[in-house]
Amino acid sequence: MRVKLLNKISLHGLKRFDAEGYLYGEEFEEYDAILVRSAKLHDMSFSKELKCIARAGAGVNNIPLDRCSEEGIVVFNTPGANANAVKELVIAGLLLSARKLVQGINWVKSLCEEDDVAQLVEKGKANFVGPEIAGKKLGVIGLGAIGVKVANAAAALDMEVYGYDPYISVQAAWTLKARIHHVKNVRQIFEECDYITLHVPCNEHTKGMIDAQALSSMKENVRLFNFARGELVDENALIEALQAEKLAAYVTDFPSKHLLTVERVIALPHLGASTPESEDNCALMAADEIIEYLQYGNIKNSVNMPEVQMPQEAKYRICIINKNIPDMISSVAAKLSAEGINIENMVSKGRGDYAYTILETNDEISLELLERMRQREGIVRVRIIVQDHV
Ligand SMILES: NC(=O)c1ccc[n+]([C@@H]2O[C@H](COP(=O)([O-])OP(=O)(O)OC[C@H]3O[C@@H](n4cnc5c(N)ncnc54)[C@H](O)[C@@H]3O)[C@@H](O)[C@H]2O)c1
Ligand SMILES: O=C(O)CC[C@@H](O)C(=O)O
Repeated sequence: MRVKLLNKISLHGLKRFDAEGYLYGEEFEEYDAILVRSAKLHDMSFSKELKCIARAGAGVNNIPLDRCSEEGIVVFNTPGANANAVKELVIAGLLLSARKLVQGINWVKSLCEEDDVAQLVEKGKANFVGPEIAGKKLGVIGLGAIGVKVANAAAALDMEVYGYDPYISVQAAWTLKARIHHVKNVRQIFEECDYITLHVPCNEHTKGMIDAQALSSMKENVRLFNFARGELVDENALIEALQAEKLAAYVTDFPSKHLLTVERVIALPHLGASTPESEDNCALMAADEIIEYLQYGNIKNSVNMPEVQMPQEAKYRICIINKNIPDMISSVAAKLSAEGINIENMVSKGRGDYAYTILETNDEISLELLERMRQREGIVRVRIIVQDHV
């Protein structure tokens, strides 16, 4: 199996691919899997053999999910694997923006030609006074893997934290500290919070969610943090709000040419997940997802297909991606039984427009039969996995 790498991936994860079964590298023209971080795949034409894409990270807006589903390509991400790294950077961002650290550091550097630095520092430090974060209101929009950690850490630093997430998972809700206020309308965060941080995925519903209206409903001197995706914020409206001194700071991991010259912008080079720990975690999880799918057909942490896992207990495993419509399973089962093939085990799950089915048998399956299955309308992909040792 060939795994094409599109970004720098931690060796820790790559070591999971044993040399007997896998080759990995950047150069392949034909490949079975892609392992990617932030590289954009929307304009990439895929190898015919491509079966899955693993995003070593959380955001999948760099991957054409609809096209992948239509072509029967399973897309994975690595939920939570880099959440702690991002949380720590957001906390750094809160402190950077409140205490004017960047401006202070730059000013001190500018004194390098002076002899009386200690005296100048004492005289000039009044220009860099900034508030403490304790007791201030922080609004966290999106309470997933990162948002929950940020909310809890900020509460531990004595901030008063408000959280908004209409789709919060049970797991996230359990993890959230009891003292985080639950907000039902995001406007409450805009109207009441001194610090606002975004932790939602970038999709058609969230793009531009911080627009002119949202910005105008915010209090004066709000500090806004965007460690999620640049497109969540309407850049023109943001620049206007910064120039009008409505916002005290915009701290972002997603700089653009226009933002770089705007005052009160603190821009980082997409460093959220750039820690050795997070890079190892993401690469390990992504590599395991690819291996589990290519070798066993099991799907874990997919963003476009259902979760389906079953231990292999028969020699042949047929893995089918099909449209989530009536008569799919019955027609496959009929084709198998017409050839005298007995199904030993089976699992099938739907998710949105697609479904995934694993069927197991110990009876020999001909290539013609697999081809006939592929021809059936609604069947997107059929793959057979043979385990001789079962
Ligand atoms: N800066 C970085 O390096 C970096 C690293 C990791 C993730 N990210 C970005 O952060 C995002 C969040 O990451 P995560 O790991 O917490 O993901 P996650 O999937 O665990 O959490 C996202 C949360 O957002 C919520 N949500 C979705 N739409 C919402 C809406 N309209 N309003 C409020 N909440 C909404 C979901 O219910 C979910 O709980 C990623 O999608 C990615 O774009 C950036
Ligand atoms: O891979 C990275 O460095 C960034 C990942 C991050 O943007 C994510 O969405 O997980």
